Amino acid sequence: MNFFDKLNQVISENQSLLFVGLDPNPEMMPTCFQSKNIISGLSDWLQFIISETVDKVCAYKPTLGFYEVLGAPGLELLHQTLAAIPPHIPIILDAKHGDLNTSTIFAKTVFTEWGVDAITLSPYIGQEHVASFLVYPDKAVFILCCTSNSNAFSLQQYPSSESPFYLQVVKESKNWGTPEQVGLEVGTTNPDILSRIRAVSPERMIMARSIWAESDNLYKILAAGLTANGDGLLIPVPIDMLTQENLSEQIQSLQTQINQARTEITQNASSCSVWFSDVCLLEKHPQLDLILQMYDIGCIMFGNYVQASGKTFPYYVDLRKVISTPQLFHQVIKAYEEILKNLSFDRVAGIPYGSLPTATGLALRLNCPMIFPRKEVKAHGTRKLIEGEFFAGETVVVVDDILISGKSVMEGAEKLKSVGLNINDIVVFIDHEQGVKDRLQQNGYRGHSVLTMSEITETLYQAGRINEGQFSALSERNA
Ligand SMILES: O=c1ccn([C@@H]2O[C@H](COP(=O)(O)O)[C@@H](O)[C@H]2O)c(=O)[nH]1
Repeated sequence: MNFFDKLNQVISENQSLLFVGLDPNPEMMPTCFQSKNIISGLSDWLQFIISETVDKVCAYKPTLGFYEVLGAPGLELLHQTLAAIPPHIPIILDAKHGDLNTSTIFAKTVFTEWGVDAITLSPYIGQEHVASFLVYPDKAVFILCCTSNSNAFSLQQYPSSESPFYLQVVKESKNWGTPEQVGLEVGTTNPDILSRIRAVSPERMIMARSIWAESDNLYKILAAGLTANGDGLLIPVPIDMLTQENLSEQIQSLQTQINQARTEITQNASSCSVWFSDVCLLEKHPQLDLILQMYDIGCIMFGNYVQASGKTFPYYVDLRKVISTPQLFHQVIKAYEEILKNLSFDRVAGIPYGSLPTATGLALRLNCPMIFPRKEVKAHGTRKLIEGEFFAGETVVVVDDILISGKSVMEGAEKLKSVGLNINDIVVFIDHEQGVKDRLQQNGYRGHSVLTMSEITETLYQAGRINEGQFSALSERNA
């Protein structure tokens, strides 16, 4: 079960969006837990917090720094604390990790040895840093997008309040992983900031922080940060509450207050546009993540686009954008690979220019030699039609991005055939349908595709990414 499934299960079982910070901060330790041995006092306090809250919260969030400063006994205390958390409740380790050199070993330690479910990360190192943590399929990360610290204003609001840097962090981090992998950490007392973040990331889990500095803000924070379904937002239990003897009752009352507000907010929400974040009315498509990410990075554009055939379509699919998002590019290559591994061939060829990166990625993953037919033959130099080494009589699998009429890919295949190579299989990412695979078949090729245009259209519509007009535009090709 992935982190967000685990989290959503506890949210629904405990009917709670609350999470608790498990921080052994000696300055906050209630007097009743103080003893000669500071570690045992802190330990008793943390155990008390867990036992009082276990059926009222959806996650625990230990802050690594508070344990580290206690030295070796502090790390021992962390292990004790982690062990005391029931396994069905997700643990988010608040580490704000931000160092590329230690990311691989740190991810391995926290996820496989310490057994935490998610971690907070600093965004500054970028996608490569985050990728070290996302190689663990059931784990997740929360990217620090915004903090409430007034000193951070000049950075976070840079260069202007219309287009602040914190929103850029949100937009960028959406490209680093799926909503099942990457959530957002947002520290703010300002509901406007939260609603701007929610507007650009309607599908992401937001872990709110520092919301309690201003009183009477809770309703506004919930209204700004909840998804249209009344979820997608984690609320911290106020630190002061954790020092109270009647902790359990106080949390219960806060939980009731939040749930009442959630009901009210979702009932008042416009019924015109409902965001189906992870909800699919039809069966969930196995490539759901891939389709949504492809859409989110702008691979599907609406407008009037003239095709190679001269026809005008009300949209254009630009798969070349994928190469600029390594995490997605990797998934795309893996999807092609699933098809190629069942085929028989000596070399892989990509159709220029769009499919050269794909063919390169596949050649490296499959350890298979690559060649490609030139788009135009140079009037100077070697004047080669085919680049790379090959031997007549070999079989080549051809990869391309999208099949519309099949003209481009068949032209490429013909060039390869003209030098004595055999082409049986053509593999594309998207089949535009309208009988194009039959056309390939009539010309002696077997066509394979990762996705069809209908699957993409249906999935985007079901997930709430496109509206009815856009759904019709994408379906128009069938008319
Ligand atoms: O939405 C689109 C449409 C076309 N392309 C590019 O065209 C060829 C496929 O067109 P054929 O008619 O099958 O020759 C494809 O290789 C793309 O380069 C596109 O990217 N997006």
